[in-house]
This record gives sequence, structure tokens and C-alpha cells, in this order.
Amino acid sequence: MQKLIAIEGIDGSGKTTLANLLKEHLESKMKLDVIVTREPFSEDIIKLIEKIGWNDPILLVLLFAADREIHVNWLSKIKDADLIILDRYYFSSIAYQGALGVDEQWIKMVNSYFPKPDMVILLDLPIEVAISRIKNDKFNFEEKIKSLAKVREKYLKLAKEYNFYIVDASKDKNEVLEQAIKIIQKNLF
Ligand SMILES: Nc1ncnc2c1ncn2[C@@H]1O[C@H](COP(=O)(O)OP(=O)(O)OP(=O)(O)O)[C@@H](O)[C@H]1O
Ligand SMILES: Cc1cn([C@H]2C[C@H](O)[C@@H](COP(=O)(O)O)O2)c(=O)[nH]c1=O
Repeated sequence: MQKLIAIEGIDGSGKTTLANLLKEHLESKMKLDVIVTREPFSEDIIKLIEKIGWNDPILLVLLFAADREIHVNWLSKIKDADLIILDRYYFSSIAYQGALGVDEQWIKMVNSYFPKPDMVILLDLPIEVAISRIKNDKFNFEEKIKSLAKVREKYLKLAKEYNFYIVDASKDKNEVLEQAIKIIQKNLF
């Protein structure tokens, strides 16, 4: 049965790096077929968000949910993977748009039809470390960067509510990978 892992965390926490290192490790050491995918997914919706900006958080919830519907439909056609690693999922909407004041219960309701992941790994680190790593940040809006401290708080609250596995993302990427591998081997396979 196909497993779904979501990797969550603020910008610069190392999600994409970990997702790709995990794929490499799990394919070579555990002979698993692994697909890595990410959100936002649809180039059309990414372009729309870049045009609209970050000032209408309700619209962002709806656009990211529409993107997710396109993404989940694409995922439903993948039959031969043992594991799908999602670089961001609906918890990003709850954390980021919740940090902008949108009611979390409504965000959860808008995302309630999407498949639940088997595991969520939260990459947590101090804001200043994350910001020092942010490169060509997508949606590099001032409003978003200013909200990152609140987004981190929201993620840590969600971690308690949904039993996320929290990894110290301020460590070296190989240590982060080791922590994630231990969590997956112990709790998923
Ligand atoms: N554990 C780590 N230690 C130091 N640098 C790291 C670590 N993990 C990733 N980086 C570096 O930090 C930058 C951001 O990494 P990455 O793109 O994986 O983060 P991300 O969480 O996917 O970011 P975003 O959400 O903004 O796309 C990259 O330059 C990457 O090489
Ligand atoms: C899925 C999703 C994403 N976001 C935000 C989080 C990030 O700042 C960007 C995506 O950029 P990345 O560098 O590709 O991670 O979008 C959001 O606010 N809500 C969401 O649902």
C-alpha cells in the first residue's frame, strides 16, 4: 500500500533538501520506489499568486486548495510508487494563512477532502537560521517574511494536534537526514 509522508516547515527549513536526500537513501538502501513532489504544484496557480500578491489571505487559502486539488488528482494516477514524499501539504495552508488571521477551522474544512498523510515530519528551527538560508524565495513578499515567526508557532501547535514528528532542522543536513530516516524506519515500515 502506497505511503504518504508530508514534510512541513517554514521557508528555508530544508524541506526540499531533505526530501531529495530521503529519496536517494530510501531507493538505494531500502529498494523503495519513491516519488518526491511539492506544493505549490501548478505553474498556472503559482503565476496567479505571484501576480495577486500576499494581501488577500482568504484568496490564498482558496488558490492553494485549488492547487492541491490539481496536485492530488495528479498523485491519484501514480500507481507504482511505494512512497510519496510531499514537500509541503495542507498544513502549510493552516500555518501560513492561519498566521495571517484566517480562521483555522475554515482552512481545515476547505482542505478536508484531501487524503491524510501517513506521517508528517516538521523541520523546526529558529527564524534567524531559516532566513539566513532563504535563497531565491518564491513569493518573496514582505508580509510573508514578517509572518514567519507566527507561522513557526502555528506549526508547533499543529505538531501537538496531529502528532507530527519534529526534527531539529538547524543541524547539518546529514544529521537532519539521519533523524528523519530513524523516524521513518521506526514508525512507517
Ligand atoms: N540542514 C541544513 N543546514 C544548512 N543548510 C541547509 C540545510 N538544509 C538545507 N540547507 C540549505 O538551505 C537552503 C534552503 O534549503 P531548501 O530549499 O531545502 O529549504 P526549503 O525548506 O525547501 O525552503 P523553501 O520552503 O523556501 O523552498 C538551500 O541553500 C540549502 O542548501
Ligand atoms: C502550499 C502552501 C505554501 N505556502 C507558502 C509557503 C512558502 O512561502 C511558499 C512556497 O514556497 P516554496 O519556496 O516553494 O516552499 O508558499 C502557503 O502560504 N500556503 C500553502 O498552502
